[in-house]
Amino acid sequence: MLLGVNIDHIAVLREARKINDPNPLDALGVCKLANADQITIHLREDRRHIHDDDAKKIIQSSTLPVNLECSINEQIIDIVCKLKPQRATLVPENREEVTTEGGLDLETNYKKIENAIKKLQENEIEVSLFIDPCKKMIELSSKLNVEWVELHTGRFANIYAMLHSNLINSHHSIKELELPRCELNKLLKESRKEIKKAANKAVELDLKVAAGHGLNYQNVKKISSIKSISELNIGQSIIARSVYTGLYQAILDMKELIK
Ligand SMILES: CC(=O)[C@@H](O)[C@H](O)COP(=O)(O)O
Ligand SMILES: NCC(=O)COP(=O)(O)O
Repeated sequence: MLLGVNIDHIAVLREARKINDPNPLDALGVCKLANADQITIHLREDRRHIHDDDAKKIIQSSTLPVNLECSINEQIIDIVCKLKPQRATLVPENREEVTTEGGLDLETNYKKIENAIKKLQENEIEVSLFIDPCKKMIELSSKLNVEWVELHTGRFANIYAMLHSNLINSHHSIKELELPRCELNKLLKESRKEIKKAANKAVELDLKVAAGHGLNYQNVKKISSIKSISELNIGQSIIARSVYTGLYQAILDMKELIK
């Protein structure tokens, strides 16, 4: 299982002070040393963390492949074509969101996405689509002729978190907890099954499959055990742990869990 480390969250910390420390560029050597397989960054339209200059320097200096996540906005696509990362992952962006809320709607935006893919592929950038784990989106991805899909694991991660915070609040009587916990367990199983089914379908259609969003040290094994997924992109939980353990150890711990 390959690991892409999303280093946006280092820039989030920098932006809290609007200074130049910590510099996400400094993470490249540590990621390489800890055997990460890829660097993932997201050049958001509002530049809330990674800036154009970061992306440029990261792509120029990284010895690991760089997966640049971006919206389908035409100006952004033109910037990405100039930056030339190994891969561009097209994601939906909503100005008010705290983080990416769902997968790209390939049906509504088909023409715009098709144009973006064409431009990127003409610039020898492989393309991935960040989509919800459903058959329709996989089939449309195949029709759009991309190399990769990345399955959004946010819903799975949210159900997992709800289930486990219920466990922590165990001062409620077991009876009260029984029904919601059963339902949450069922939902979690269904959500994993949905991801597995979508990943299998994608492989069947010759797409390479990544997954990510909200994965952490507790929930990751349920996803990394799906054989048709070959790569996970993980950011928030790795950078959060690195505050206490250092980035090198945080990546090693994650690699150990998903190997
Ligand atoms: C598409 C995706 O899941 C990541 O890029 C994630 O969005 C990074 O964190 P932010 O949402 O904080 O930009
Ligand atoms: N595409 C998902 C990603 O890059 C990392 O998401 P998260 O782990 O920061 O939630």
